[in-house]
Amino acid sequence: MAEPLIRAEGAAHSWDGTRWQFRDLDFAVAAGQVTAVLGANGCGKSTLLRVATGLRAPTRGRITVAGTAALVPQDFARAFPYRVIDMVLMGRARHIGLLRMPGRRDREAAMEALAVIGLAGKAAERFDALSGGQRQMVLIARAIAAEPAALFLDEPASALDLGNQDRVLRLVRVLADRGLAVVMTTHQPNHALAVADTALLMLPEGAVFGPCHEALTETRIEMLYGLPVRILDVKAADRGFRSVVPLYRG
Ligand SMILES: Nc1ncnc2c1ncn2[C@@H]1O[C@H](COP(=O)(O)OP(=O)(O)OP(=O)(O)O)[C@@H](O)[C@H]1O
Repeated sequence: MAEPLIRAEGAAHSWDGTRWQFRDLDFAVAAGQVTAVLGANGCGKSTLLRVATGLRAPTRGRITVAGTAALVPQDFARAFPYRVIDMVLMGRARHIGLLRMPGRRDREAAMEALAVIGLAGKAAERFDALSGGQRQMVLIARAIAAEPAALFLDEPASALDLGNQDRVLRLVRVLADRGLAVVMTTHQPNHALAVADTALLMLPEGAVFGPCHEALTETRIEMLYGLPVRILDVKAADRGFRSVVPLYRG
């Protein structure tokens, strides 16, 4: 593997000193790679992203990022009465500097980021007039505009319809192919299988990290969510798809 941009070494975090969200965590993500983080509600995925992006200190060990990290948080798609372009320009803060106005390069970078997500035509519109899915995409554009080395996405497709889920997943792949190291949390094993090179499974008895198609087994997915699943290989449109089918009991 190429030299990792993101590296976790013995990382551990506890909010209250009694319960660990993660412990003895080791993983690495190189430029051009996507890692999917999966685990039950409340297991510590968002906490992991906060530690990886420096918003929280690890309780033990460390997570290092070689370069700048950008985070697209899970619950930030709230409506602000700003124009879309101004939301994206916020991603340029590190480049603009304190109390300075955005320059031409900042505006170009913001417009390029909007073009990547296919919303350049919405630049002058109000952020709070967009749909939830469009707002999610704009927040991804804001992170792209920061020109980070590593991008952390917290459930980027959770509020999206199937078509927009696919758009976000393809965007994640495009960004990795441009050389970013990408970490995304997801509750959808199929999203991990569609786009991730590696998977980090936050199992109750400890994390498992490895190549996505090897890490995601029926047994481990059942251990993650307490629900049996079957993994099927489907051939369609001249290619193969691996798909996780939950055996819902409802
Ligand atoms: N600011 C905080 N202070 C104290 N405890 C917190 C804080 N944020 C999260 N926690 C706790 O840490 C644990 C992990 O939360 P976290 O949000 O990281 O889980 P998650 O895996 O992202 O969950 P979900 O899949 O539901 O989004 C939970 O028990 C939560 O209550």
